[in-house]
Amino acid sequence: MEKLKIAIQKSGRLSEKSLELLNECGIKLSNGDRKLRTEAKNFPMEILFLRDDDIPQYVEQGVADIGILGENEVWEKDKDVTIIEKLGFGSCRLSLAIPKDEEYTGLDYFEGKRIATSYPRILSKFFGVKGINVKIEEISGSVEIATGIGLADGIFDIVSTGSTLLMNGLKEVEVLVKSEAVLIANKNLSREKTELLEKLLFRIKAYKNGQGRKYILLNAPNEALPKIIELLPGMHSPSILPLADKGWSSVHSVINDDDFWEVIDELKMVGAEGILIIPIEKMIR
Ligand SMILES: Nc1ncnc2c1ncn2[C@@H]1O[C@H](COP(=O)(O)OP(=O)(O)OP(=O)(O)O)[C@@H](O)[C@H]1O
Ligand SMILES: O=P(O)(O)OC[C@H]1O[C@H](OP(=O)(O)OP(=O)(O)O)[C@H](O)[C@@H]1O
Ligand SMILES: [Mg+2]
Repeated sequence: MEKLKIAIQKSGRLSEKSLELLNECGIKLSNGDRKLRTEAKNFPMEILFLRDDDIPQYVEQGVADIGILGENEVWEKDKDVTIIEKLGFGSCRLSLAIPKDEEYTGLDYFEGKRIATSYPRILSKFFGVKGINVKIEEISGSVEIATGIGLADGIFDIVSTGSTLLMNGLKEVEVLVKSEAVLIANKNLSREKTELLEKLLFRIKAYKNGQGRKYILLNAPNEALPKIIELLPGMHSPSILPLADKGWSSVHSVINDDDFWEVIDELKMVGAEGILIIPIEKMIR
């Protein structure tokens, strides 16, 4: 039987989350801590641990069938691969930053300036479209010190909390793109491998659907039910079960984390009580 070969980052920002995702999909890896290649015990899958920069090329060539990496690297490497699914972790943005005491006058500020980055292709495309001439200094890491050591006038790099910029006396002046971890795939997978990918994708989606949602249970007087059904539409509609205490019901539904506190207040106002919120592990729509 064919095995689906997946490339994930060996060590770095996405390594742990990539392994966690496989684990949440019920895929158990064979032990072998320092190995660069391992197999799954209960799924026809081989796992390759690589530098994230190399993953697009390996997936394009078919050395790996699929891979997990930041969208930013996919854009930068510009290889012929398909982005299959956003994975909901590794969120960051690619931004232009300049020394904090400089006055920023808009994109024209960068005309004739030197910009240090590990993403030269994305950056040159951007300024090419804008018709602004910049000199790109390509460096592979520690980009934020480039202005301090006189290598560049500005930088273009990954920003998440902004603390690295702050620590290096820089300010973010333009956000060019937002990125998160994605699953990519080779464009010519065999039928057998495509079926394995679909199986994996089904599990990934079930896990992602559960993320950011909670199961909610509560008791309410029957006259409050129409309002509660409106507040908690759930996946299809909430389940309503009669309580032994006449005139009362138990309501079960699903709620988004983001709506949670506002809805709770309204539920209490209409008389809900004994509200329980329970994490959801997986959710199949
Ligand atoms: N601070 C951050 N917050 C969130 N996501 C980030 C952050 N920094 C990087 N990422 C995402 O994680 C990916 C990997 O980042 P990391 O810093 O581990 O890369 P790297 O140093 O190039 O690793 P490698 O050794 O594999 O080449 C980035 O391409 C980006 O998509
Ligand atoms: O806005 P922040 O939350 O400070 O995150 C941004 C920093 O995170 C990443 O580096 P990382 O810490 O992964 O180290 P690296 O440069 O060795 O990849 C990125 O290259 C930025 O430097
Ligand atoms: Mg890298």
